[in-house]
Amino acid sequence: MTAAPAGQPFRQVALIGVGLIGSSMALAMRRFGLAERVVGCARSAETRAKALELGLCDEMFEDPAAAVSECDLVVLATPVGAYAAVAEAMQRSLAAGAIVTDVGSVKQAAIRDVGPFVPEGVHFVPGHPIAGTEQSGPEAGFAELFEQRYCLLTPPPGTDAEAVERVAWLWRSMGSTVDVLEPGHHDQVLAITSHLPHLIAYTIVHTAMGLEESTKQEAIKYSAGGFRDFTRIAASDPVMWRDVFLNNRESVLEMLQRFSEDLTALQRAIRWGEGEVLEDLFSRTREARRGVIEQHQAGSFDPREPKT
Ligand SMILES: NC(=O)c1ccc[n+]([C@@H]2O[C@H](COP(=O)([O-])OP(=O)(O)OC[C@H]3O[C@@H](n4cnc5c(N)ncnc54)[C@H](O)[C@@H]3O)[C@@H](O)[C@H]2O)c1
Ligand SMILES: O=C(O)C(=O)C[C@]1(C(=O)O)C=C[C@@H](O)C=C1
Repeated sequence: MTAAPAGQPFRQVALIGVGLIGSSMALAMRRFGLAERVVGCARSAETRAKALELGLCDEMFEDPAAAVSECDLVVLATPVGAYAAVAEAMQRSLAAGAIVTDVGSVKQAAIRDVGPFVPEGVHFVPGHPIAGTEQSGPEAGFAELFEQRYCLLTPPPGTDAEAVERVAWLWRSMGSTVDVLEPGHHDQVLAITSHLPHLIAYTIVHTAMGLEESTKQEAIKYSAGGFRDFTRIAASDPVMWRDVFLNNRESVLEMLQRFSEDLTALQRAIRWGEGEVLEDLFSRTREARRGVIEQHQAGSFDPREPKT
């Protein structure tokens, strides 16, 4: 089987993992007519039933091998730590000419864990939509999630150009802008823009939860904007984020080291009353926010939330 040509819908897409990203893809693919048929794979009977009830998938499977056998596109949308086992399980069922892609937040580990199980004649195009929320599961998805967001593709050298174009077409059709990045570079950039912010949010909320009971209750009751925003991020899926940190260890530790040094410098400025140092730094960070707004990457695209 060869994948249908660029610009034409995929014949059958398998979503391995039907959580926030998988369900959003299912809804977007249906809305824009990007797949004739969408099937899914989930371990629990509850998720399989929910995906059918919500009309996300035409058919649900427990076994990844059964899910992928008739497909010209397979999308891995589980936490990154599950990739190797899933790729091994589906390896023998992949149709010749099929494209395997993924949505994982870490790309070098995806290539390390999936690559060895991709048979000759099947194309692996790693990808990562820079879009999400703190919600998880099949009910969390919405078709607009990828609109006006970037999707980064990180094909290893030698990847079939037509397969890359086909996956790029899919993301563009769901409203994203597609850029191609080297996988290691992707992991470094995302370590500072996504992984470290999550680590900081988890830490701040954890620190607040460790305060004595009365102060802890007040932190929740009088939640100021800053803490409130951190609690949103710190509500993100524990398994997904465990896997991100375990699989992007080097880049995260490098960015964490830089962050710790900068934090120590700020600590010193506060201790010594160096107002100029603080004001200068805060003025420069304000500029960064303007840049994010100018790139149209500041607001929520969840239709259930107010636009910013
Ligand atoms: N949440 C985000 O903001 C976001 C954004 C971009 C990319 N991603 C990436 O997308 C992937 C999915 O994240 P999500 O937010 O949709 O998570 P999610 O928790 O909403 O969904 C993941 C689903 O995968 C299922 N799953 C786990 N192991 C499985 C297995 N072995 N076989 C079949 N299903 C399995 C889980 O039960 C769950 O339903 C992750 O790799 C994550 O790094 C997430
Ligand atoms: O918007 C959010 O809540 C997200 O956490 C989405 C977010 C991020 O921006 O860090 C999280 C993980 C990703 O891999 C990509 C996007």
